[in-house]
Amino acid sequence: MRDSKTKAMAGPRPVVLSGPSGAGKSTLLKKLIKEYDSVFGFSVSHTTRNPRPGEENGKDYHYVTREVMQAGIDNGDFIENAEFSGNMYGTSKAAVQDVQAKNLICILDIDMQGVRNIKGTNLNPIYISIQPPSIEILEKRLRDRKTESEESLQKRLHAAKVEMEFSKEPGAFDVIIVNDSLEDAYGQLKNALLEEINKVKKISMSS
Ligand SMILES: Nc1nc2c(ncn2[C@@H]2O[C@H](COP(=O)(O)OP(=O)(O)O)[C@@H](O)[C@H]2O)c(=O)[nH]1
Ligand SMILES: Nc1ncnc2c1ncn2[C@@H]1O[C@H](COP(=O)(O)OP(=O)(O)O)[C@@H](O)[C@H]1O
Repeated sequence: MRDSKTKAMAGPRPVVLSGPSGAGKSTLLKKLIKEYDSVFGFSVSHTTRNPRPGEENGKDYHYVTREVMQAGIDNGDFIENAEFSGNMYGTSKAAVQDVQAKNLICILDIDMQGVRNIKGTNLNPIYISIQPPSIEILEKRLRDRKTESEESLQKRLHAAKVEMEFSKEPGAFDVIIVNDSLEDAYGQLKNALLEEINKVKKISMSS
């Protein structure tokens, strides 16, 4: 009784999107933020990888050197950080606070190490896994995206197999979405977040 009351009164929870590189996380979250720009905000991570054509510093990532990133980690500026495919990635405390200061639901796009580490914090997000229909389709999508060298692609495919296994661990995720048809996957994502979307709408109507 008490638990359900606390749950009903709780504010909107952050959202974690995770899953293999190429599964469609950025495509889905960009669609979501576009449709609900007064509800969701993106947690801009730091990374040591190079920007891809079309990516913007401060919007897609904060692009930094290893030295700068490590100094920030040592300074306690990060909630979590991980090494992925030869580069460092991390969520700074400021990235999440910037979104929450605007009263938006914070969406994090992080790998499985990030998921594990966030579970040890008090962020209490909804964990959503985005999965490809198959490893073959994932490879085709990653190749068609034309952002990776052959070496980087192979590293991502290797990591993808591990990420796909992790998603099967009981309790790893609250929701698993297979991104076959984009429209179906987006519908499932919206459905999973309906309760949180309604909470934000209620709060903004009452203020
Ligand atoms: N742990 C962690 N992982 C991150 C962070 N930002 C991005 N990632 C993950 O790093 C991986 C690589 O991201 P990226 O280089 O943008 O490649 P993409 O996933 O192929 O578009 C993905 O699994 C992301 O979810 C972060 O701040 N922390
Ligand atoms: N349902 C889908 N069907 C076909 N292609 C897709 C689908 N979802 C995403 N894509 C494409 O697959 C590639 C990988 O998607 P992306 O959003 O970059 O993945 P992630 O952020 O998980 O690495 C992109 O080129 C994207 O346009």
